[in-house]
Amino acid sequence: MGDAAELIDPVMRELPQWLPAQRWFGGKDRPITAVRPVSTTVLLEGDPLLLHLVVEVQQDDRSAPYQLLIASRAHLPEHLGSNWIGAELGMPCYEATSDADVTGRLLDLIAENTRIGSLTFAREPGAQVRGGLRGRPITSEQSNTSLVYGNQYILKLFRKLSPGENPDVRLHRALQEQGSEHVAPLLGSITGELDGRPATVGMLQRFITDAVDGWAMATTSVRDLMADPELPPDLLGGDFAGESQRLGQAVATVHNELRRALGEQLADADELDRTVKAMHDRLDKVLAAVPQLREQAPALRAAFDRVRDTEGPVPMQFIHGDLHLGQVLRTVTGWLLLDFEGEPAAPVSERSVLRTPLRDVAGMLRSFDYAAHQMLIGQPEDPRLEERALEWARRNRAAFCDGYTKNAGDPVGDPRSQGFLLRALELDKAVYEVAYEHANRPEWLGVPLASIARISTGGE
Ligand SMILES: Nc1ncnc2c1ncn2[C@@H]1O[C@H](COP(=O)(O)OP(=O)(O)O)[C@@H](O)[C@H]1O
Ligand SMILES: O=P(O)(O)O[C@H]1O[C@H](CO)[C@@H](O[C@H]2O[C@H](CO)[C@@H](O)[C@H](O)[C@H]2O)[C@H](O)[C@H]1O
Repeated sequence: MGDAAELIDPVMRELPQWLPAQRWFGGKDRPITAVRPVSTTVLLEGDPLLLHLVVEVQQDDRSAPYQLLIASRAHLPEHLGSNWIGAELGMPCYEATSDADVTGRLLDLIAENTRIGSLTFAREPGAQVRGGLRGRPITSEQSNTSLVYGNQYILKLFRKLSPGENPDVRLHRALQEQGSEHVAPLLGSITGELDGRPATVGMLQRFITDAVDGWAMATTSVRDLMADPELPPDLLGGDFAGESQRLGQAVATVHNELRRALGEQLADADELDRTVKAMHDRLDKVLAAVPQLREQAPALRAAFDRVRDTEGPVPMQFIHGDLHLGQVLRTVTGWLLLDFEGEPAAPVSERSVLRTPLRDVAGMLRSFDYAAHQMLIGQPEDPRLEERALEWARRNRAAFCDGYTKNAGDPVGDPRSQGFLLRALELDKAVYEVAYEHANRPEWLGVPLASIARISTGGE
């Protein structure tokens, strides 16, 4: 039988080679110099043995904690072979999130409202959670790992951890208390400990069936438009503008609810200065990694500096922080927003401050631009299709802003009325995307680079 204590050291030795191959591992750009155990909790004893591990991953002078589920079995079924980490104690040792024979344990523990070692498994007050279901990971690529239980529940295991309550749980809870119709019900959470403080490691929500994500819907609409280049967009069967408008309304409503739940304050000149400085700092970092951006740097800096000319009050509040079409689901009743964790690469301290809601608007506007242009990647240049892409983006961006304006409370109003700020936020997001694509999908780098060239020369 495997013994947890004897497994730890050999697993630590394997992880520096294994971690960089995982989609959710955020430090692929630097070599791992050491992996140390922070906490080990035995969730199942015997065969299979199931361990919850928090490890500290050291890279140069930086380190970050990550969450892992590790299991060991006498005989590893073939379908788990790709999760292989090593063979310790004569038993195969593997990453366990794909093993439906063991993942049910996490849901059972939440349903039981219990504590094991430093891990607290809790149902939200009043929530009904039924155990006894097997959990399978969703297949879409993502920053964390989510397990779906019998099409009823979805449990997100946060991979990179931070001390404190994760903003995803905090904002979902606040929105639920407001009776929001635009988030999936929060049902439970798992909390561990980091640096002597509670730290969220998991979040359980109702799984929404029959939903389609915004990216899939938008790109289908773009494909329809490209397939019939002569037809005006409003006559197209797959026109997305009505959905874009409803999505704008949903985002504005969520912003209103977050303001009501968690408050707001108006930005003063110092705050705007800090925003501008953060934009320049991000650009400096990205320029160091992606030289292709150099030509655009002066125009970007000029656009950032114009934020100081913003007229009128700029309200600051809790926001989504990384809003794009892949973070919204169209259900039979309307739009839901997912994943309030903010940009995965940013420290939680940065993601947990009040920010202008226009940042989310800018994120979604960028996403319309992505949806329109992603089909042209790797294709020979075709000015007619390029014009079609611009036309689609223009139409849907306008519809989204119209919808947002319709539901936005005072003093936010029409996002387009804060033109300098909105443009700078879009460019700042595009700079982030340049870094993201450079690190994750180099073949897509041209999408944000082309947008920056377009926006900073006065286009959309
Ligand atoms: N409550 C839910 N119901 C149905 N699908 C969901 C739900 N929550 C998330 N998903 C699906 O899981 C994917 C990843 O979720 P997300 O919270 O964005 O994870 P990550 O933080 O890893 O990016 C989403 O794109 C969506 O397809
Ligand atoms: O969903 P995540 O929290 O993991 O967000 C990261 O990955 C996104 C891509 O999956 C990335 O989004 C960028 O690409 C999208 C199309 O795939 C596009 O709709 C977005 O507008 C664009 O930013 C996101 O930036 C990143 O944080």
